[in-house]
Amino acid sequence: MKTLVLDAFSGISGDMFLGALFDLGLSKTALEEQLAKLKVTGYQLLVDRTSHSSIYGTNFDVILADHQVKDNGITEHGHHHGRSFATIKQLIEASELSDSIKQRAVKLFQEIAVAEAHVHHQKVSEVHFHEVGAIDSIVDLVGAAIALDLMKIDRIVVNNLADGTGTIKIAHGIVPVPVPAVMQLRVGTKIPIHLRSEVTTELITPTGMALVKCLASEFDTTPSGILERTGYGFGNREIGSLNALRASIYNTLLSNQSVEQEQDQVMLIETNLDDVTGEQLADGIAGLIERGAKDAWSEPIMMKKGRPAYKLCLLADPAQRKILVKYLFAKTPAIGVRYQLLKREIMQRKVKLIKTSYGKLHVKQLTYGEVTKLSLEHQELAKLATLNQRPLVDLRTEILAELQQIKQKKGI
Ligand SMILES: O=C([S-])c1cc(C(=O)S)c[n+]([C@@H]2O[C@H](COP(=O)(O)O)[C@@H](O)[C@H]2O)c1
Ligand code: NI
Repeated sequence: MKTLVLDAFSGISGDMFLGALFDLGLSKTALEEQLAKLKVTGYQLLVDRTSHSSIYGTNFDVILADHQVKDNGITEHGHHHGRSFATIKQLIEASELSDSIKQRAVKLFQEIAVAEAHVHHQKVSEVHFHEVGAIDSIVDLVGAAIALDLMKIDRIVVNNLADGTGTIKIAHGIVPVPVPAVMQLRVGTKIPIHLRSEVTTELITPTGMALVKCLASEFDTTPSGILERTGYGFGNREIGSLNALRASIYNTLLSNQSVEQEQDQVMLIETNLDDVTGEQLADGIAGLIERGAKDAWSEPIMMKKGRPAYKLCLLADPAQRKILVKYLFAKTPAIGVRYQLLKREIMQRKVKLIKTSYGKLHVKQLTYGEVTKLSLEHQELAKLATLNQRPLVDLRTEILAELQQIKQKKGI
C-alpha cells in the first residue's frame, strides 16, 4: 500500500504536482509514451532538477510550440485559445489510455468545468476553457492521472494546504485570492485551507485545487508505514520563501518487512454498532486498514432490545490507537470504543522482492523455531494472474513450487 503525502505549505498547481512526482522518480519517457495516446502534438515536457533556497527539487513545465499545434486534426495558429469541456472529454475518451486513467482525467476536468460554469454562469458542457483549456492544462491533468497509475499510488493525503491572500490579474481581470474557481471548487467540502497573509499572490490554482479535491482522501495526518522517498516540485511565483510542493511516499507493505521477535503486544479495539449501514461498515473496515490497522473485521451480534447489530473490531500497533479511534468516531456512528492490550506469539518474518517466471512479487518467509513457511501478497498475486492470464489458485501453486526450487538452489 503506497500513500502519497503532499505537503502543500506553499499551495499546489498542476506543474508543482507533476514536478514533485518527477522528483520522486516518475519516468519522463513513460509519461510521454502514455501522453502520446492523446494524439496531441506541439508541446515538450521540461523537467529540470534544480535548487531553490539550497533545496534541490524539480521544475516542471509544458513548453508549447510557437506556431502550430495540432491535435486530432484541429490546427491552431500562434495563440492557444482553449476548447470546451465537451471537446476535452471527447479527446480523452477517444484515446487509448486505460479506462481508469480516462475516468480520473475526465473527473478532474469536470470538477473544474462545474466550478467555472458556476462562476461564469454557463452550462457545464459549454464551459470554454481559456488558460485552463490550453495544452499545458491537458498535459497537467491527464499527466497527473497517468503518473499516479505509473507510480502505483493507492492513496493521497494532503497536509498544510495553504493559499495566499490579496488580488491577482488573470484573463478575466483582477480577482481575489483564493481565485473564484478555487473558492467554487471548495464549495460543499471541508478541505482545510490555511491563508498565508504574508503571501499576497495565488498559491493554489484551479488545477491544483481540482487535484486536491478529486484525489485526496484525507487531510492533515501522517500515515503509518515507512517513509520511502521525499521530493519537491517548485512553483513559479516569487513568494519570499520556499515555493514548493513537497511529496513523500509512505509504504505500509514495507513496514511489515522484518519482524525478528517472537512475542509482541497488539491493541484490540472494538465498538458495537446497532445503527451502521452495510456501506459504512465496509468503508470503515477498508479505511482502518488504509490507516495502518493490522486487521479489521465485523462480527454480527445481538444487542439490547433485541437489536441485530455489528461489532467492529481491529488490531493495531498501540501507538496507532488515537488515530484509529478518531477515524472510528469520524466515519462510523460509534460514540464509544473499548480497547485492550493483548500479548501475541508471532512468526519471525522477512519480506523479499523475488523475480519469478511470472513476474516480480514480495515473498514473506515465516519462521517459528523449526517451523517455516512462505506467504504471498494476495493483491500482487491477483495482478500477476491477470497479466499472465492464469487462474489465481493455479498461479499460487505454481509460484510456490517455483519458490521452493529457488530456495533449494540458491536460498531466498
Ligand atoms: O481561464 C479561466 S476561466 C480562469 C478562471 C479562473 C477563475 O478563478 S474563474 C482563474 N484562472 C487563472 O488561470 C491561471 C492558470 O490556472 P490553471 O489552473 O490552469 O493552472 C491561474 O492563475 C488561475 O487563477 C483562469
Ligand atoms: Ni474562469
